[in-house]
Amino acid sequence: MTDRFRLTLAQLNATLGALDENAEKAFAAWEAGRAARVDLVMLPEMFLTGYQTQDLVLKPAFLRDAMTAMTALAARLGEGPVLGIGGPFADASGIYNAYWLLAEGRVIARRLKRALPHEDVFDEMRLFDPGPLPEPVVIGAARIGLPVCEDAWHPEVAQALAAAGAEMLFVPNGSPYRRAKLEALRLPVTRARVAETGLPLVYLNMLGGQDDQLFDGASFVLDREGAVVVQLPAFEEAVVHVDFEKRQGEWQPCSGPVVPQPGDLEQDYHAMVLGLADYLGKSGFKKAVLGLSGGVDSALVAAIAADALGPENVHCVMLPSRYTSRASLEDAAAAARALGCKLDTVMIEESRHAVEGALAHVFAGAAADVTEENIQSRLRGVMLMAISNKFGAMLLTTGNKSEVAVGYCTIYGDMAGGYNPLKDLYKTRVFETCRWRNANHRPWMKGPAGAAVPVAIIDKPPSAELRDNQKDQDSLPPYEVLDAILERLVEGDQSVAEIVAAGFERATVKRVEHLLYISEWKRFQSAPGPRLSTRAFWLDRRYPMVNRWRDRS
Ligand SMILES: Nc1ncnc2c1ncn2[C@@H]1O[C@H](COP(=O)(O)OP(=O)(O)OC[C@H]2O[C@@H]([n+]3cccc(C(=O)O)c3)[C@H](O)[C@@H]2O)[C@@H](O)[C@H]1O
Ligand SMILES: Nc1ncnc2c1ncn2[C@@H]1O[C@H](COP(=O)(O)OP(=O)(O)OP(=O)(O)O)[C@@H](O)[C@H]1O
Ligand SMILES: NC(=O)CC[C@H](N)C(=O)O
Repeated sequence: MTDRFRLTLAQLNATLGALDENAEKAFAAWEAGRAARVDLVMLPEMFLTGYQTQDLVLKPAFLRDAMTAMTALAARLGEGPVLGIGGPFADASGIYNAYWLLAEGRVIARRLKRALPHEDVFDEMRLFDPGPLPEPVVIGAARIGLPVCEDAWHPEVAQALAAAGAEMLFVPNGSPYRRAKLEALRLPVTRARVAETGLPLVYLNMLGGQDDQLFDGASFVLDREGAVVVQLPAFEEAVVHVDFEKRQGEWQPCSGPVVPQPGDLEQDYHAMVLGLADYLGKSGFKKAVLGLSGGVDSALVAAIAADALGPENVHCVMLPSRYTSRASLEDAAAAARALGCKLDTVMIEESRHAVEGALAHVFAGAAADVTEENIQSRLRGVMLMAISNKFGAMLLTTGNKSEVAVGYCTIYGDMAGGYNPLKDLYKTRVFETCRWRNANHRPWMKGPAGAAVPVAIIDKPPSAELRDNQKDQDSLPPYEVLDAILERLVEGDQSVAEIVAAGFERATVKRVEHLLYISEWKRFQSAPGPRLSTRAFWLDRRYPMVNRWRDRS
């Protein structure tokens, strides 16, 4: 019997619902594995359908199509390696998140996910039935255990597989990105399985953006001591062959490429770029349009869009009003120039007069207030959506997490747009991210190297410029204070008393808490954006819109 085993890790980007395209990618990976004479080619969890399918798996026609596509894929496989690929399976007993093993024209085995995640972005208990405790599968010279993603996050399945004679654990995953997840969660969790079972472990993750979620890849192989001997890149596709040798009766993975992982700022930036590229690309858009105000948020969104789509596909529009400063006009021009994006100017003064004139008899006697500010914002939304309609470019909206948290944005105004790259990035991180992008350039960025966000834009105080001399800080606490309080309230779930005890002014904490709760409805109507943090607005944090409770601590 041979003492070698060869595995192909196919860390590839699937598109949800594109069954034929995904099958084609899987087949190409299988061909690459066959050429490299491997024993098994692995694709991630639910690769055939894309992930997460949500309620689509409850639709019988979709399930039928997915299972038909799976057997069709099996039928294409001639002599060569086994192909492991995730996809749904349904029979009279239920609907399962399954891992399929295909070889020589047929389905040779299936393993059904047992541990169904039901926290943060996951609702799998609502969608799938739990599988039975699995048996290992014999492939080539090895007995392999195949825990499916969450199965490996708890001891039960891995221990049962080890007890049943598994010699290695190969884990297909659909593990969504959040900042520093590899070091903070994936490595400790999988090392615990290695320690409990004494088996080497392969962690293969999905790649790509799906709605708000990003699958970052970053797949790895752990030896029996829990050391990383192979590490694939984050946010990039990779097909890598890994060798295993049997020594003194035990399988050990051989060392392979260990790609250094990016720091937090780069991870988030790459997540925002891939998130935008995939949300637009997979929805059929090649171009984006955005309002470029000369402020830092829209300048960063323009840089992300240029890096994702290429500067030639990003249309920036300056929409000045009488409150727009000369500096803003210059800064917007400099930002577009730095990226090489087209910049148009569309005046909103005349339309503003027209709208205010039309409303004058209705508003007679009422003092000017935020209403007039919001009209400007909404007129920009009208103009930008017209440009979107005319040229088929998706409008990007630019509110950062601090603004989205406290509702510092105009509904149907600057909130108009199909995708918001900054939705989960606090304002203080917006500044840091601009500085990081200005100092770093990577091959995956389609925009130019150098100061993508002009320094003058990063250094000036933020202003919505909806009235004379307006500054964000007139309405909000300084962003350092606001973000620190928000992070404690949102990510930390801290009480008001705990935040006050940490040194923040009680009145400010109560105000931020109030703004956070009264803006829930605005977030419900807001564009999606990439999930970066441990508590993104949408599925990680599901709060009621009507809610009179306030923390009295
Ligand atoms: N619970 C609820 N459920 C459903 N709808 C609700 C609601 N509460 C209020 N509303 C509705 O929402 C309206 C108030 O919301 P909205 O119209 O957005 O207006 P509002 O939130 O009052 O004002 C927008 C704020 O965003 C600021 N801002 C900051 C940065 C940029 C921009 C910009 O526009 O560029 C704006 C602006 O200075 C102002 O302070 C109410 O008139 C009411 O119709
Ligand atoms: N004069 C303008 N021209 C074009 N777009 C604008 C203009 N003013 C606002 N916008 C759009 O509305 C968004 C909200 O902008 P605003 O300046 O009011 O707040 P902000 O959060 O400080 O954003 P920024 O930092 O981009 O200015 C901007 O990011 C931009 O997309
Ligand atoms: N797809 C899953 O089962 C997810 C498992 C795990 N909670 C993760 O985020 O990686």
